Amino acid sequence: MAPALADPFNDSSALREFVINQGNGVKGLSELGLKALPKQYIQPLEERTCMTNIVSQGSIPIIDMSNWEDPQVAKSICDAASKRGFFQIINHDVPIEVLENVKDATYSFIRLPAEVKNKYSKEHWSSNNVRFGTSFTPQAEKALEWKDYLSLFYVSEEEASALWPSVCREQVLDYMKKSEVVIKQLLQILMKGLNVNEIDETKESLLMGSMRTNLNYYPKCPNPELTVGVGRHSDVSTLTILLQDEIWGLFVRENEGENWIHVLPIKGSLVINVGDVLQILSNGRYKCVEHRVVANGSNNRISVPIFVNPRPIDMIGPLSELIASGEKPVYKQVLYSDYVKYFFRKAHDGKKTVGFAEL
Ligand SMILES: O=C(O)CCC(=O)C(=O)O
Ligand SMILES: [Fe+2]
Repeated sequence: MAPALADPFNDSSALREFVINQGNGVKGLSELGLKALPKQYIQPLEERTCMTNIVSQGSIPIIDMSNWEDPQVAKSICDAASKRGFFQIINHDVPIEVLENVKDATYSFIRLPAEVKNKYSKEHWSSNNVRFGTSFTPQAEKALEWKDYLSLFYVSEEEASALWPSVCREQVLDYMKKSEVVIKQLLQILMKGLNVNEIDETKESLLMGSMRTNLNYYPKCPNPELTVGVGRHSDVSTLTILLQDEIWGLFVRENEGENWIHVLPIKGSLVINVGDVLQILSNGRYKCVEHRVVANGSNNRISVPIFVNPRPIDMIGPLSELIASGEKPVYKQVLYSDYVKYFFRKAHDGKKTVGFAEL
C-alpha cells in the first residue's frame, strides 16, 4: 500500500486548484482537518506573530459617541486619529441588531457550497464590483494569507439587487446605510480638527464618495503561529469602520515602533481607523497605522469592514485649505484609482503604498 502523503498539497498547482480555482478557499482547507499547514501558507519569520512584541496592557482609545457634539468627544477623536490612527466607538447610532444581522449574513454566505461562492470569483462573475476570493493577491504573494472574503463595492440599490448574493445583500446594505450617520459625524469632527468647517458636496464626495464592504472569514488554522490572517498593511480608505466578532485577532502597531496592541473585541462597538487617504488629505496630520490579523488555532473568526473611500475618479492630495494656510505639502495629487491599483499589484507590505503619493 502506498504511504499516505504527509502534505496532500505538496504540489502547489494542486493547492491552487483546490483553494482558488474550485473556490474551496481556506475554509475548505480548514475542514479537511489537516494536521499541518500547507507550505504555501508559511510566512517568512519576520511576518509571523511574535508574541514577545505584544503589549499586554496596551489598548486603543474607546470613545463614547452618545454626546458626539461635545467638544471633549471631538478632541478625543482628533487626538486618537493623529496619535494612534485607531480607536473604538461605543454608543454610536448603528443599532445592535443591524450588526448582529450582518455577522449572521457573513456566515450565511461563507457556508454556501464552494461552487456557489465560486460564481462570484474574479474568473466567473461579470462585475468587478462583487468579488469572492481568498488571501490578498494570490498571484503576487510568495506566501498566502489564511483568509477568505467577499468584497462588495456599492454603486446603487439596483445594482446590488441584480449582482450581490441574496443571502447577505439586505443585511450588508442595511449595515452600510445605518453606518452613514456615524461616518458623517466622524468626518465632520475630523475636518473641524483641521479647521475645515464646511463639508460641501465636492468635499463629501472626496471623503466618502464610494464605499466597499468586505465579509472576512478566518477559519481555524493548523499551525497558526506559522502564518497570518492578514499581513501588515494600512487601508487605502479615508476611514475604515470595522465590525469584529468576539474572537481576538486584530493587532495594531504602536507609535510606529516594534510593539503591537491587541484590539479588544467589545460587543456592539465599531473599530475606526484612519486610512491612507485621510493621512494624505490631512497632509500627514492624521495617521494611518499598520495593522494585521493573526490566524487562530481554536476558533473561526469573522470581521466586516466598511472602507469609506473617495470615488475612483477623484484626485487625492493635501486639502487646499491646509495649503492655503501656509502648510508645505508632503504629498502630491494622485488619481485615487491609480493609488488603489498600486496597492493591489503587490503583496501586503506595511505602509509602503503611501510612498506612491509622497513628494
Ligand atoms: O479582520 C480584521 O479585524 C481586520 C481586517 C483588515 O484589516 C482589512 O480587511 O483591511
Ligand atoms: Fe485593514
